[in-house]
Amino acid sequence: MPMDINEKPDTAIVVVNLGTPDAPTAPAVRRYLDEFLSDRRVVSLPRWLWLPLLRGVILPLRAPKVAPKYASVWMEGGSPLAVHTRGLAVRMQEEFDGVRVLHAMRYGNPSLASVLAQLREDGVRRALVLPLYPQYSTTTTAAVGDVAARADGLQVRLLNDYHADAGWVEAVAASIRTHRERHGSGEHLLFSFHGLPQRVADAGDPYPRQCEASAAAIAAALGLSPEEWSLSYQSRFGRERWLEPATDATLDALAERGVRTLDVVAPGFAADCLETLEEVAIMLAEQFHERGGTLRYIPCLNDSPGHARALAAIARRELTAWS
Ligand SMILES: C=CC1=C(C)c2cc3[nH]c(cc4nc(cc5[nH]c(cc1n2)c(C)c5CCC(=O)O)C(CCC(=O)O)=C4C)c(C)c3C=C
Ligand SMILES: [Fe+2]
Ligand SMILES: [Fe+2]
Repeated sequence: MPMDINEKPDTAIVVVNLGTPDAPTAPAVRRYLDEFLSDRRVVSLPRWLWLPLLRGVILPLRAPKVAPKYASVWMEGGSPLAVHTRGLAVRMQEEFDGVRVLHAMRYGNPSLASVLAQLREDGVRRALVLPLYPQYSTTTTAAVGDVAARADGLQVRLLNDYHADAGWVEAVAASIRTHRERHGSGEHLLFSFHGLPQRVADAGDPYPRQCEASAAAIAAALGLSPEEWSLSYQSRFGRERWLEPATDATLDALAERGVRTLDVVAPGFAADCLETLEEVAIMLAEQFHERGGTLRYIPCLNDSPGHARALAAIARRELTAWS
């Protein structure tokens, strides 16, 4: 019989998100972006070319431009991504007795490396690392795996993805249903995922296929017909071609088609952040408004009980398989 995973004080669960600046200021944003965009997993250009470009041109221009955007969504407890990720770990802890649940960030604080080192010092032997990316990408999940693989003296198991997990699909579908009960159903539902360079997808990254599968499963759970929903990719960065269709172009096409009330959900993001709150709920909502429509943004699952339960169920399954 498998041991009750609630009686394993030598085991911990670490939920890991991308990370975010410590403050909505240009220097803090610069420090964060420097660490994030220096990772070969994220930008694979040769270092001799990329690092001087990043530090000499991109960061000096981008940090002061992005800092006010962070300021526009900053919360009392910090950056939204940090607040929601922290809250989620607390909620998940309520689902376990003997197993500790912590949160960490791949870039910025608290760093995954420091959290794993602390666990080892505390006598923990095994850590289940749960990247908060429902869909696997080499640019995100594998970058978490890089740090997990370097943890000495600790057995680490990494969850690759949960893009088609039935409990997670149902949690997202339930949050959309609740939103529609409260605000009425929009005429159309748009699933907006974070984008990726097309080149990365062409090299075999499973991310776009998993985004498509997630959206189709959530739409099926809601009983939507194919004309009632669409999928698009947001948050393009840099000049090369990214996954298409782009969210901004899709909004224009939907407005053109006569859609007046549009619901937008971002099920690639476990927690609301700059890219959902500023880019979608503020900027893209304005763009859609200018085309004569109303965009209603449906929040991420964040620290909701349904999210904590769905992820706890996934973690419990992984821990049982590991025993
Ligand atoms: C080459 C650049 C980028 C790739 C590839 C990329 C993939 C990717 N990102 C997320 C999730 C998030 N990204 C966030 C912010 C963000 N992303 C990039 C660039 C790439 N992302 C930048 C430069 C930024 C910072 C903001 C900006 O300067 O525009 C965030 C939000 C962080 C926050 O602090 O709120 C998340 C979350 C995924 C899932 C993904 C892979 C598909
Ligand atoms: Fe990103
Ligand atoms: Fe962005």
